[in-house]
Amino acid sequence: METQHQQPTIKSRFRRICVYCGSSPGKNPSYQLAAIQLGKQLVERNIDLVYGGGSIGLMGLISQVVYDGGRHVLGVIPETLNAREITGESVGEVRAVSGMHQRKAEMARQADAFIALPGGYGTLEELLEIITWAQLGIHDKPVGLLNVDGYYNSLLAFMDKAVDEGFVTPAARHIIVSAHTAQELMCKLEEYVPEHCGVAPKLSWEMEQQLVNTAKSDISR
Ligand SMILES: C/C(=C\CNc1ncnc2c1ncn2[C@@H]1O[C@H](COP(=O)(O)O)[C@@H](O)[C@H]1O)CO
Repeated sequence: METQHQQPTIKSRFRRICVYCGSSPGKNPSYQLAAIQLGKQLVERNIDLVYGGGSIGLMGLISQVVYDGGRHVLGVIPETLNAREITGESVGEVRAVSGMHQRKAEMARQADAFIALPGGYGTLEELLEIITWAQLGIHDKPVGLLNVDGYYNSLLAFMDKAVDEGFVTPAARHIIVSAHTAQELMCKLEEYVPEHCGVAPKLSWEMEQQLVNTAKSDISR
């Protein structure tokens, strides 16, 4: 008789996590393994995924693992990238938005926490923006960095230098939680308590959205 091995569910404070990660797989197989392990962590903890959509690179790997594990997967993708030839076919639900700013706002609105896996400019930009929004007090959701094989050592060193040089407060440095494995990172995020006090704590997502819309109409004028 075949025995079914079901992963025990771990109770989590998060319902849905936003993952930023490379649209490429990266050269080191550890990056792909980390995307798979993070996907399994989400499944084990009954957490849904929101991500940038598509099936390419680490994005495709993690979304497939979470989807196969029976969790909801939401891909938020700008209309301009929503072509199978560009991003491949997405699993789960796909939400098309009008642009990159709307995508980031929607991904952030949908998530209870954020995690960056290794990636390039897109991942970095998304990560730094969500840290900045936390610093401003637009949200107080945990932000994690999966520092696979030391990929982000130089970024973390830069952040420490920014504190030493007086550009980032120690409390704001505390916003970013890092770990070398998916399991360790998830445990740290579950326990995370914000230390910073945003300069604009009354800013809500709706106001943020208004700011984005105003900026967009300014640019198109
Ligand atoms: C133009 C390129 C790829 C297009 N495909 C993408 N599809 C979906 N989401 C994307 C894509 N490129 C960037 N993103 C977003 O940024 C992050 C990944 O960017 P990176 O530069 O690969 O780190 C990811 O989290 C997405 O939200 C060729 O790049």
